[in-house]
Amino acid sequence: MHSPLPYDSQHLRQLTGELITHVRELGHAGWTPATSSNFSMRLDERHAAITVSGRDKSKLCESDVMVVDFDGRPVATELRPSAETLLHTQLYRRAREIGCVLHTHSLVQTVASRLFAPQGHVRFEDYELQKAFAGNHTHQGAIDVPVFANTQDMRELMPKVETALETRPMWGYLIEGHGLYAWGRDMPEARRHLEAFEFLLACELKIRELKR
Ligand SMILES: CSCCC(=O)C(=O)COP(=O)(O)O
Ligand SMILES: [Zn+2]
Repeated sequence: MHSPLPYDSQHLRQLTGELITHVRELGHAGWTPATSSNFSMRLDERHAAITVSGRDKSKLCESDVMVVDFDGRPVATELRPSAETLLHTQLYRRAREIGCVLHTHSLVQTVASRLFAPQGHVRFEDYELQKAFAGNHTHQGAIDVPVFANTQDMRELMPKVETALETRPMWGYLIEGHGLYAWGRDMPEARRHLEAFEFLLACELKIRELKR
């Protein structure tokens, strides 16, 4: 006899479908090169659906999505979750309203993470597109996106993310030479934030290029 699953498998199927659609689109846009990137959605108050480690995200299918608890442990599966699972579960554990976390490695994100690492942040100032971030209702003002040093030890990165989250409302951060984390209350909002980060980072890179 199998013990019953500790989550709603119907809900998991629904989230998996949503992940497949969006992740494949991001893969086809070239934002997930060489099996990079990882993606998750909140399943309930203790579990998240997350991509299996090492899979080709542009060809994501049902068997590439698994369940973890908020300590990052696989639930009812032998599959290995994303190497960066703890960066996802940290956000779900911290804020009930976070429903989706998207991590990508686009060229723009990776170049920007290198260029702005010495300052420790990228500043977006007076862009109309700042209104794409939840809670922002005007182009006026500055939004600082943190850039953290890369590491293979997520437990080293987590306290830095935690500190940044305590100081300001935040919808994403960069990791140096690595990529971008963005999140939202649901998939459409996380996707909007991800696209806004991509566009604004591209603007900042372009401005620097034109000034040279
Ligand atoms: C080949 S990409 C290196 C790992 C990484 O940064 C990433 O986003 C993908 O890791 P995962 O374990 O989630 O496949
Ligand atoms: Zn990564």
